[in-house]
Amino acid sequence: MSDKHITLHDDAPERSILARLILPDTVVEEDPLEELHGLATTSGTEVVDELIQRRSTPDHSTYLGKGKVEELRLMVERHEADVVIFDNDLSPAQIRNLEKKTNAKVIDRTELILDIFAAGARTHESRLAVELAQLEYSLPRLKRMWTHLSRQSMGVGMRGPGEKQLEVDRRLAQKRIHDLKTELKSVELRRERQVAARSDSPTVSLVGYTNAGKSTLMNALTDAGVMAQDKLFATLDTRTRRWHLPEWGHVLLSDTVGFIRDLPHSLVASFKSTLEETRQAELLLHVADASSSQVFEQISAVYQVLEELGIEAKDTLLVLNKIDAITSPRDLNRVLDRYPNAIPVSARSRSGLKPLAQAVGEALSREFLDVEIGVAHHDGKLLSFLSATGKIESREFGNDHVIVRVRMPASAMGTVNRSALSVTPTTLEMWKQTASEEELEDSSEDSSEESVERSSDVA
Ligand SMILES: Nc1nc2c(ncn2[C@@H]2O[C@H](COP(=O)(O)OP(=O)(O)OP(=O)(O)O)[C@@H](O)[C@H]2O)c(=O)[nH]1
Ligand SMILES: [Mg+2]
Repeated sequence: MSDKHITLHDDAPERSILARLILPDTVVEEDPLEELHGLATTSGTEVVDELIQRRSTPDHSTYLGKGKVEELRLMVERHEADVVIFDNDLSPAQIRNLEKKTNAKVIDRTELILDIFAAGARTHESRLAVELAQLEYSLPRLKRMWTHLSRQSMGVGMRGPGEKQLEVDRRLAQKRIHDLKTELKSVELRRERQVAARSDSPTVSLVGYTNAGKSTLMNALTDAGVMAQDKLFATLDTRTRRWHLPEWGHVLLSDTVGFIRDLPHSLVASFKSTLEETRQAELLLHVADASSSQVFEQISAVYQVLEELGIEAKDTLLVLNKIDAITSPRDLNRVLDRYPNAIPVSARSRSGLKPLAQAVGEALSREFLDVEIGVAHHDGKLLSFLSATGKIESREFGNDHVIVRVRMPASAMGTVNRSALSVTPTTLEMWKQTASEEELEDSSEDSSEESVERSSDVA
């Protein structure tokens, strides 16, 4: 993107001023710039001051009102600030005007988030996704700059050189967007097949607001050793580990990128393949930071992104994390009143993990059936359907039939019922006998040995 981007991890961090325009009907947090502060710090800048304005509408040309712009200019001067970061999304013209008036570089919320993603993307797949989102963000800006310049041109034959260059840039950007989309599409199809091929264990996917503690919970449940940090968007790729659920068996648990309010749409779309596990998961564990004053807003922001991904209808368990950090029981009850089925845990102090495992097992039991199926010897079609869709535990051969003990997704039972000789449900007791009665903490240790490492850079 353009050279006005924040230089990350430079020796001397850039000095930034945070700004936010609060419009009427906005639910305002206790500290309206807290989240932006976290984002700015994650991006590597040093926040030196903050400015807030309440206004009924944004100013057309400078976003903030005239007086506030002047206040901002003085602030920039006083602190020798390099950049002003807005919590809002601004138009390219507003950014340009503000840059001129404040003598600082100006970036908006979307651009900041894109920057953080760009700096954190480690795998081929996430790099492609971020580059696409960045280009899609800047293309209309190039276009508008171009329109703006052409209006200024003096008539036929007076096309400025800048205009020509922008035209070239725009074409190059469009071509690159096209290539990136093609490449991402093929990554997406490959991942779709890969994830679908792992039908032997169901997938449970951790989702949630950024910094809610998804990676910490993944580590606590599976000893996965994934990076967890007090930093927004610490995770940008998907990791999957085997998780042994007492009384149920193995499932695959995947940890993925966190969400945030007003997540740029282009980012959500381009991270589709990274979120493949989530899209194909049998169950979502929605991890929320119950100690945050913004817990309700964050929960609904996550549902909004899930909706954007078209997976809001998936079976979901709400996990209220960080209960160790809640000082008054009243605060937890406030959340439990609204979400009575939520499961309180602390990933850090590893409490509440057993009831969580139990709830996951119960939820999965509703989705899967343990059955004994009688299959005619000659019915190779049904046999291969069973091994492709279910998890076969044993086969017993009779004279002209096979009895297959299998765990099947409930949704596949229609096909089974149509062609099997017999179908007998076996109870979950059978699994209880084979599964260990150990403590979850103990079982998570041995699961680490057989953990499956599947980050999204499998390419
Ligand atoms: N007090 C407390 N802090 C926790 C708990 N779980 C996680 N944290 C802290 O919260 C911060 C974020 O944790 P992560 O596990 O990285 O959160 P995440 O949801 O994976 O975040 P992203 O990958 O950035 O979306 C870290 O500093 C953790 O130590 C908890 O149960 N209690
Ligand atoms: Mg994480």
